[in-house]
Amino acid sequence: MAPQSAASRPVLAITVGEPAGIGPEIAIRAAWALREQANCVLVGDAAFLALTASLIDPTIRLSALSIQALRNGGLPHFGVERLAVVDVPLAAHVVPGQLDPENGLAVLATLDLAIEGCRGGNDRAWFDAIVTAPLQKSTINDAGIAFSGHTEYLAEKTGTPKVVMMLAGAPGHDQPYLRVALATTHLPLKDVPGALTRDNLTQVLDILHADLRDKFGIAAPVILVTGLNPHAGENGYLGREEIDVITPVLIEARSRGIDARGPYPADTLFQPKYLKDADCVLAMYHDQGLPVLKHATFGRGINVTLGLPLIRISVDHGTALDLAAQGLGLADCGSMEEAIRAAMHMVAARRAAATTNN
Ligand SMILES: NC(=O)C1=CN([C@@H]2O[C@H](COP(=O)(O)OP(=O)(O)OC[C@H]3O[C@@H](n4cnc5c(N)ncnc54)[C@H](O)[C@@H]3O)[C@@H](O)[C@H]2O)C=CC1
Ligand SMILES: NCC(=O)COP(=O)(O)O
Repeated sequence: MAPQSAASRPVLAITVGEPAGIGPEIAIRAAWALREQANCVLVGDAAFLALTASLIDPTIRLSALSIQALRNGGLPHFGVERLAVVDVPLAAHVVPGQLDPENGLAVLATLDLAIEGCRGGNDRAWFDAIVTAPLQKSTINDAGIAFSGHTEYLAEKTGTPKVVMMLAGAPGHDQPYLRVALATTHLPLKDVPGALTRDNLTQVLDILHADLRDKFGIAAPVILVTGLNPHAGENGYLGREEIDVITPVLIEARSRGIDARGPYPADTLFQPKYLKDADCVLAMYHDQGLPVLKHATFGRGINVTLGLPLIRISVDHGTALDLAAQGLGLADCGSMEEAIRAAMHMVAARRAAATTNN
């Protein structure tokens, strides 16, 4: 993508995630690499990020401002010589690879600031979109805050009753671009069947259809839906969710013009002959859909939260504490770069739609 003028570059809040993981490193490296295309504003502890940046590449320059300065005066003018950092101080010293619940609240505070910045302060939004580096869900819980993931947290904080998690990526080898959305997100497996109600599944399909059309520009999205049980229930002999819930929801959705097909057995659906004519697969739960996506695209994939009033994109991987413990320079920042590019495209599409509607 060609460099953009300062005025047209989207402004992206990049939350740096778990400080003991690879998030801060991949956020700095990706934001620096793409600084001529997007104004990336890192949201995290400024002193820690400055130290990390100096160890990655001494030519990287950061420019910090406090939350108060941001609230009072907005973002300063951007050049490409420096990355801006909104300083959200950590509570404890960071040891790479070692989780410390004392820093859990500061990690959440970065998300809060990014959400505030997308909704607008000083009569305008500071950020066009949020890109999140991975955080450690257990550490937030260990800090005393019940937390399932960014997806659920962003829904709650924006007052959105229902959101959908979708991961996407390019498998390579001339395979079609793959999108996998989930009917349920971070749930213990034993709770999945109970969460698959007709209402729930209908809402998921509606959000998926609408966002594929409006945010991804797919005029008539084709959605392939998996069953829940082996062999999609084997006509009721291996479970009844396909008969009692999924099939009736798909019939009703099709009557409203949503091209949702299935339910298909999840173990055979992910073949090129099915995927080539599809825009998205809707899987019933996290570990039914994501292993396939990650096997095909790990390191280049993105995670998009659909249904939110703001744009949020993330990487396809976690905190990689094992790598962080070994030092800088080992983490692949390809997924973070893809997430930034995807956010830029979505911001551009939203701007184009706003211009058309005005
Ligand atoms: N969006 C988010 O904030 C996400 C957060 N997580 C969090 O991450 C924690 C750790 O998750 P894991 O299951 O261990 O998965 P993980 O993705 O952190 O690590 C799995 C393996 O992939 C490698 N890996 C991950 N990212 C890499 C990269 N950019 N470059 C090179 N190698 C990479 C790691 O070294 C490890 O061997 C979870 O407990 C969860 O809380 C997980 C997924 C998404
Ligand atoms: N495996 C994907 C994942 O856990 C994403 O979680 P989050 O984006 O909701 O934090």
